[in-house]
Amino acid sequence: MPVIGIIGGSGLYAVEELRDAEWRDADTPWGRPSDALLHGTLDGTRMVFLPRHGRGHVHTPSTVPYRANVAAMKAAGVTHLVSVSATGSFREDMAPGDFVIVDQFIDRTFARDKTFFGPGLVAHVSVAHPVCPALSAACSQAATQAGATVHDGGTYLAMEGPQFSTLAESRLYRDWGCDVIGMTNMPEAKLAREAELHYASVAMVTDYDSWHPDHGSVQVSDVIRTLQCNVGRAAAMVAALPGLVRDAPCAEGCDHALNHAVMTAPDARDPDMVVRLQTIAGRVL
Ligand SMILES: CSC[C@H]1O[C@H](OP(=O)(O)O)[C@H](O)[C@@H]1O
Ligand SMILES: Nc1ncnc2[nH]cnc12
Repeated sequence: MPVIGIIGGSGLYAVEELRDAEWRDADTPWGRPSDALLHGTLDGTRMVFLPRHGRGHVHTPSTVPYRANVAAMKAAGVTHLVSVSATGSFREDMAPGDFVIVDQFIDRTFARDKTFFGPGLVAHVSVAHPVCPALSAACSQAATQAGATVHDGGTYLAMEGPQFSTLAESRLYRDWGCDVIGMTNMPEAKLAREAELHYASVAMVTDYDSWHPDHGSVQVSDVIRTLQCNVGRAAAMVAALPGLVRDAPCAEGCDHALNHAVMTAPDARDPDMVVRLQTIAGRVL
């Protein structure tokens, strides 16, 4: 049976639909996650929810403990991890209110820890195709059932923040062919791959960033207004997932991403690192 994890971004701080829901504290070798994890079930499927910025929105995009969040999900038994995020749009046809099922990223973040591995235990996973195609398809179907306008595929520019982009940056990312922009999906997606989780990213468009001549520069108040209109659809999408997510091998091989990834010879491995990495990489250590 799949266990579905949801990381809720700005505007999504709980999932009211969960049955037998219980907030449980968690701790990991990389510290505490953003908040307690909300455990529950939906249609007989176990689900675990984590608000990325914590309840009350206390973490900045740079201080979100991404490693602890992904590790806590893995330790909770999550197999399929869905990220829900607020994003700006670089495309006229990806309008505020629309959902984009992201399939690529450009990582422009620079002040975050990006790997579970390190000195004494080095590994390199592929993120050429950073999302799970099967889980992304399930999210697309779930969002469509929830009544959203859905775009399948899109490139997400991950910026450091917390300030929004300058006009020149916004134009540049548009010229690069990016579709949406946010501050949090990296390194989250990379870490999910290292943790051998199926990962999908659902971007809810909240604004046109700052490039659009007919729209003012993005303001948090605009983002929140659009999110408030969307939160019902996001919840309905999450509620539709148990009927659509299958515990089957995917074309990307997310659940065996670490096969052949570890470089450090067994006799050269730091024993403390081996212990620290049991939950993430124990399968191949
Ligand atoms: C509230 S606007 C900026 C804020 O919203 C997005 O958060 P998330 O990705 O967690 O939904 C964006 O990345 C920024 O953190
Ligand atoms: N324009 C934007 N830039 C970065 N993160 C965002 N989150 C929502 N809108 C955003």
